[in-house]
Amino acid sequence: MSPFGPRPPRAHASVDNLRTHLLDGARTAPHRPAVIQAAPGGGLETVTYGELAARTDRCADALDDLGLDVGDRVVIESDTSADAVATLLACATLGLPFVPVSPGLPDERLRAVIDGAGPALYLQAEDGRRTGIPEPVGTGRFGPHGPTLERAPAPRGPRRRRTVTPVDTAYIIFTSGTTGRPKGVTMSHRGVVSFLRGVQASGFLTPRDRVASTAPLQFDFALFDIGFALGHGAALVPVPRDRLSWPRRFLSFLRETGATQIDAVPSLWRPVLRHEPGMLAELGESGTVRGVLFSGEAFPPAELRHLQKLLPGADFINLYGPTEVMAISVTRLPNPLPAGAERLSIGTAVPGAEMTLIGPDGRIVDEPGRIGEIHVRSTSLFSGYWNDPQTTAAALVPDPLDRASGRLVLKTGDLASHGPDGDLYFHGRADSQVQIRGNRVELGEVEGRIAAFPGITGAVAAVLPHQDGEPRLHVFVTPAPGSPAPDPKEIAAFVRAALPAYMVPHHLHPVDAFPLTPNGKVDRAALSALVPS
Ligand SMILES: Nc1ncnc2c1ncn2[C@@H]1O[C@H](COS(=O)(=O)NC(=O)C[C@H](N)c2ccccc2)[C@@H](O)[C@H]1O
Repeated sequence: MSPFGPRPPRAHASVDNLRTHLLDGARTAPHRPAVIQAAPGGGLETVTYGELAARTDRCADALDDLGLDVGDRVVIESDTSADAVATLLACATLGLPFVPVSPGLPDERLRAVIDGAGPALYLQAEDGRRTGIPEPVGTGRFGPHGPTLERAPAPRGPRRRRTVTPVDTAYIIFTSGTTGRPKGVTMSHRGVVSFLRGVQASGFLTPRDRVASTAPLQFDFALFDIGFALGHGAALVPVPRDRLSWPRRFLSFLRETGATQIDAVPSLWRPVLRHEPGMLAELGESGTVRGVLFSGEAFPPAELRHLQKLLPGADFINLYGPTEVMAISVTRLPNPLPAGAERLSIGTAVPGAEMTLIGPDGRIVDEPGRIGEIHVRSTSLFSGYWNDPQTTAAALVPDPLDRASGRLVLKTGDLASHGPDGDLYFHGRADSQVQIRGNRVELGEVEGRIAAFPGITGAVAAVLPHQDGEPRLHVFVTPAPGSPAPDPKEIAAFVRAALPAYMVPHHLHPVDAFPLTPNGKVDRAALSALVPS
């Protein structure tokens, strides 16, 4: 008996709970590899499903002994690892919402997350270096033997909840809200499990797969990778951060671990394509890579074609969706992409969800080619932004096609159109639509055209202010190594041959690499700093 009264019963196996859903493999095949990771002393180590379940329960018992109650938040600071997975599944077991943050997060951002989430406990990996966690938050570290407490959490008082239900919060992802104050995307067990179940319907993985995960744990892409791999009884292969920063080291890690599936944001491939196409081709020839899954931003078609050429045997899967529903669609793209395709399909929603295009007049947009804003009906809708009902009400709106029902849908802020095949095609964010001399410019179209220019491996466009008040179209390009600096006049002629004159960039900036956000996407807000003064 715990000193805090009777332990609340854990989630019943018949109801949606992230731990129950992901450790099913431990019941059916405990000896199979769940996590294959870099070992502290070098080399690789494998943690089986049986071992992962044992570590999860050891951690859950220790957390339970602290008297934490359903709903008490736990910040987990770590890279993806078997122990991080065991710790977040232990939280799921007890109904403790986990708040994942990555070790690279600056102190003041972590402070803002802690102010926002009001956690009972902060845990970091045993080799973590963070200090200065403010009182009254409890602190500790976790390792293969469970958590070790450094500072006890503030006294919790009598337990208020007796069980964990599917509508309880599984995790809170703090995204850098545009206003600078981080928004806490609050996701229930039912939400995350229903999306993972929807993806499983596509049957992309088998238990023999090994899923290389490259996203930081604070990004729900990493949580997806954990759910994607474990939900199929496959193995998760977390790629260490110091392997990600060098293309050769990244590719050799993929080969050493026998990764069969590589999950990454499109921008992660840019330096690999630019600096190590030969080594990538060797990996392709080895035949071990069966799939490349990408998400988070549009994959520029020219770069995707280059990757497909080097990994001819692989499936290319475009996973689309905002963190507010975890994601929505998983679409296998043709390999190779049809010539001339300038826009990638984001397909149709997974079972259990539906994407509908709504026009500015609030009516459905369903004729091919017409652009509308994606609205989502889904069981994976988030519960709301943590402690922010106003921002929540702007995102979770009454279903414009069924107002009387009281049902809410997610207004994504993303634009799309129906292709002739019925699939949806992504047209960018509503708030990133730009006007040049009164004409609506889709930056992706300009970027796609310029990235197809010989000797250019990547292009990012931005409309930036100009002292005469008339904003100008800038384009930043990464030239292929060894190729001459592109001639702005040739680029302009190349663009003019395919696009309207107002889409011809005023300024061309060759750069070594594009600025990236902490989650690895192109950081468009940071581009203006690259313009030579
Ligand atoms: N495949 C895409 N093509 C093109 N634009 C995209 C795409 N996937 C997102 N996006 C964009 O990114 C926005 C979502 O950004 S986010 O909220 O930070 N979340 C993510 O990017 C991660 C995403 N929730 C997720 C969850 C689980 C697995 C993988 C990825 C979307 O609204 C889109 O604008």
